[in-house]
Amino acid sequence: MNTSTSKNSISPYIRFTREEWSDLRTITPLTLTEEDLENLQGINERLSFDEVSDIYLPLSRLLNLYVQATQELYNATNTFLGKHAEKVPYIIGIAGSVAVGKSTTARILQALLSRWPNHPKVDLVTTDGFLFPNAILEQRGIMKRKGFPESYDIKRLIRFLSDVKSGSRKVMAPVYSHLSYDILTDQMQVIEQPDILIVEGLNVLQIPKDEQLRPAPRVFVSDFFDFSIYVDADEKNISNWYIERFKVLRETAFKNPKSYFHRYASLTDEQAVNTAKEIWQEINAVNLQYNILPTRFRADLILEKGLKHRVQKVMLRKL
Ligand SMILES: Nc1ncnc2c1ncn2[C@@H]1O[C@H](COP(=O)(O)OP(=O)(O)OP(=O)(O)O)[C@@H](O)[C@H]1O
Ligand SMILES: CC(C)(CO)[C@@H](O)C(=O)NCCC(=O)O
Repeated sequence: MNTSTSKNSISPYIRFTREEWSDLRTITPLTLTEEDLENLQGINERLSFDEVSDIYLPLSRLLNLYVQATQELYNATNTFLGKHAEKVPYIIGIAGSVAVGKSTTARILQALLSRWPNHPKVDLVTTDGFLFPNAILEQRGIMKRKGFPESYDIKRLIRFLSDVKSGSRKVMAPVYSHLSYDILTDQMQVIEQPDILIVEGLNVLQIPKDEQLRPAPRVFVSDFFDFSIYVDADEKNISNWYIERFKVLRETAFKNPKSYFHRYASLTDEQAVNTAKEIWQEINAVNLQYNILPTRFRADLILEKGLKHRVQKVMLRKL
């Protein structure tokens, strides 16, 4: 294959430039129409046709082949065992910093993957729902550590994934509201045997920190993934995206009197930028450096974004 592999043969990854990766779309059977793009722009209006067809369409084809191969392997086991087992969802994990675009990537893939006939039902959960409720975070004095490993109920997330992978017909996931900045006590997301489940969150490739100290056998979130993706970008770009998003939220969601951050709605442009910068520096940049970035090379695929969220490089783990 004419990719950059030869330059870096000891890397566990095959590296593709944007051009090398996008060339692969010519062997992708599905194409996109303007109408498909319009629908995808419901996810993000700044999403360009080129970005979807050059990057996400080939990625959906790769995943389609992987899902198909896993489904065949699963059928082979059942034939051998002479039984008809429950359908087990293929699970894809998506990791990366706050504001790097994990949920946008997840929603684009959800839309594209659901167009393939052998896996039409694609569900999406975010690990936000597995944050401890504010009452617990307050009690533990970690309200300013939202997104850090200690802010998540990892046992609950592992139980959820284990139930999904055991073929349970109905599995409930808790729901987080960015409006109230807390877990919703009166809502649950129901997962009913999708063909694919995408699990998106900054912590999905993390292993407990004390693992080196107590190497007892443990189960990690990523043990349940059939495939994982890390969305990567320079910190400078991510912090700009965070600040930009904060400015948009000030004009939209924060205006709602029910918003936990309603007080930010009245900030001037300059104050909003300064507030977003402070939150970024104190919380999200620290989390990125210490807890998220170190998980990057556990991913099966790394999407490296440049300015304006344009993917510049793709790295695919060699099998
Ligand atoms: N492919 C893209 N093209 C253009 N803009 C994008 C793209 N992906 C994300 N964005 C923008 O970047 C910002 C962050 O995206 P998103 O909310 O998807 O990030 P996230 O990683 O899920 O964040 P969080 O961890 O805070 O939930 C948003 O303002 C979004 O509109
Ligand atoms: C809920 C998380 C942790 C992850 O999505 C994040 O959006 C968050 O709220 N972080 C805390 C700091 C901040 O408000 O950006």
